[in-house]
Amino acid sequence: MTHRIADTFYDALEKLHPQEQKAVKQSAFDFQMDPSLPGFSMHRVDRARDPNFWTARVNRDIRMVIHKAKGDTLLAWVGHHDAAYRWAETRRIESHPRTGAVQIVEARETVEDVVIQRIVEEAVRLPRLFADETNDTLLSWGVPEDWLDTVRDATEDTVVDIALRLPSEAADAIMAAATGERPQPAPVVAAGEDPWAHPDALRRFRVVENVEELKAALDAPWEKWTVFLHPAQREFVERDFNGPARVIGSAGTGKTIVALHRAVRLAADPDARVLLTTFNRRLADLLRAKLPLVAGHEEQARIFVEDLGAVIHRLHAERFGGVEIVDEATLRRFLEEAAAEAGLAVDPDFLFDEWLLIVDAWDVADADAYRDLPRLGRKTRMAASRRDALWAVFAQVRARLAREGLVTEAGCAHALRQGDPMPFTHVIVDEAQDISVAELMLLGAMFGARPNGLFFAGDIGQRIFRAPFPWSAAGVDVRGRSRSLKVNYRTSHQIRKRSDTLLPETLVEADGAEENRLGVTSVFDGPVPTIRVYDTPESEREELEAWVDTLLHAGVEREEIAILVRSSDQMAALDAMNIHVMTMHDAKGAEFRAVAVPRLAHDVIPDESRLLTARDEAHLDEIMTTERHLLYVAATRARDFLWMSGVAPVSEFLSDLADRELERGR
Ligand SMILES: Nc1ncnc2c1ncn2[C@@H]1O[C@H](COP(=O)(O)OP(=O)(O)OP(=O)(O)O)[C@@H](O)[C@H]1O
Repeated sequence: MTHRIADTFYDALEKLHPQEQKAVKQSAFDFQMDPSLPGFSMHRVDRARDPNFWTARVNRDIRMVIHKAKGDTLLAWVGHHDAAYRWAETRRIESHPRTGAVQIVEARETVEDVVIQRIVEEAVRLPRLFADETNDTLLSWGVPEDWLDTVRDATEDTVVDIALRLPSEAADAIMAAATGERPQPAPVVAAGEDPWAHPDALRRFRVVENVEELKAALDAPWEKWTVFLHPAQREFVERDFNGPARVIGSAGTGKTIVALHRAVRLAADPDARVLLTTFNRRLADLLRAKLPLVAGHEEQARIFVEDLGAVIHRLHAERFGGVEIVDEATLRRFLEEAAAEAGLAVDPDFLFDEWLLIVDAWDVADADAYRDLPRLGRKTRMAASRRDALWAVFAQVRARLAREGLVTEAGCAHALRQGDPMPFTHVIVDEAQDISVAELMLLGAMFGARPNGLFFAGDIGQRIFRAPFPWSAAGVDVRGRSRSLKVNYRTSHQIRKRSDTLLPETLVEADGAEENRLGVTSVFDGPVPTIRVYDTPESEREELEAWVDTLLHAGVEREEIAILVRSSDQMAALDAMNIHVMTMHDAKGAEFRAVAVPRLAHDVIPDESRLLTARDEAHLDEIMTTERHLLYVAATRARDFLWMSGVAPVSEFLSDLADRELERGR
């Protein structure tokens, strides 16, 4: 007998009160031990489309919906008595006629008339998105047979409602198709293969071997990601790569979740020592907190979670003894003094950036190398004689740092690169878009040649800290082993769609590779984001407070709301609202049910003080890009509710969004 649990059981469990959840979990454990216990008063659901649906009693009011077939059981849904019967009466569990994947299908003829009427009326009034798609195509996407005509009636306004009633692979496909992507046909179960083992069945059903496994699976029903992965996520978790590999994807597509599961999978090998890392301590803490939800004790003992800078410092100190990291002010002083000594007239900012982004980052060894170096990441051309003069300054500074026992962050990484192997077998880097050149060179040299040695998760649209550079020049080539995730689990359709407009449809990496961001879909629906422009800070504040009050009244907890600002000096003015206020930079990696991004004035984002530091067109572009990314990061921290506002004259980014809003309204 095989026991399974469905993701719909999770969704339903999460909606119950904590006391009810407790009772349900106990009943689920008892059921796993002995489904024949009389206390369950198992009843076959009489009017069900599917004769295999039964209900099991939890208490006077709550029923679990169980699917029993060929001796196997599935925990399918749970809820109050009438709702449980209604759910079971209107569902079927069956293998899809084309793909073979087991699906939970809402019987089309049981959907309320008003819903269907709206779909039909809209289809007469507005263009039908899939009018020309054949049954054959729709079936290849996993659309259930009785939904073919309804899908063909989908319009821009009803497609989300229809998608939400379909099995997830069909929903993903039609949402992607609605945004102009051509969905791939779903995989097909070959004759004799298990339809429950189909990749799309695995994203909604999971076998539970014993009560311990069930306990672990039900411990945090809102953490569905611990159990149910999208097939594309699963592929990245399970696949073996013979070189560095990377998962990319826009915000909320579950890249961190892939990183966590992959770390656990690699740690199943008793000889593994997996470094799960990211670029700052706060993000590493978030990863560490999530790990026990997916890793057993043994795997946890083989996974080391630490931010990359800290790992490098620690190993450097262990190998070379304690050294001091030079701070920026001292470094600038050294550079300027060396230039003055050499009688070289040079812009101090240029000198510093040349050191930071070229000489130190790429570990340029000598004058020849500096002269011949392609201008990686730098757009300024320079004559050879000028380079030689500059090199003399850099060489001086290197010598002075060594004399004074100082090192740079990059210098630590370069020193480690020349030495013994690092004490890990695999490295997984989350938020890899913000990795530094020196860090990547180190990891590439140490792990790049090992099978499964290096794995990256990141989104170039969220690069907010570091300048872009071609990874292949740093010795890490992910070409052919880099793919993107397209299903957003965090943000509603409405918030994702609006945030996406902040970035171009295609992003270009430093080495010219293009990432097309079309075709991303969300798994749920929500209110349209609020985007406002005000005349005075007072009116902005007043309405923001009213928005927060409405959320609190609607049952959103205070801790689930965050206000994000561009710079820390904007925080004090909002403190009195008694809502968590943080900078956009600090919000990286976090998520909240509701997010407000106020104070988006024209000089706030893009940050005017940063723009004033721009030396040339290329630098200006880079500042604009990272500022845009930052607002994208801020907007995509929201799950259900998003507010963005400013006092006129507002940020050009906000104007872009507001204009689209007005366009939509016409
Ligand atoms: N398979 C899944 N099932 C359910 N929820 C999921 C799944 N994968 C991810 N999630 C949820 O989606 C949200 C976003 O996931 P995650 O943080 O991994 O995304 P990300 O791509 O790393 O985002 P960002 O780029 O913004 O850092 C989280 O709340 C996570 O729990």
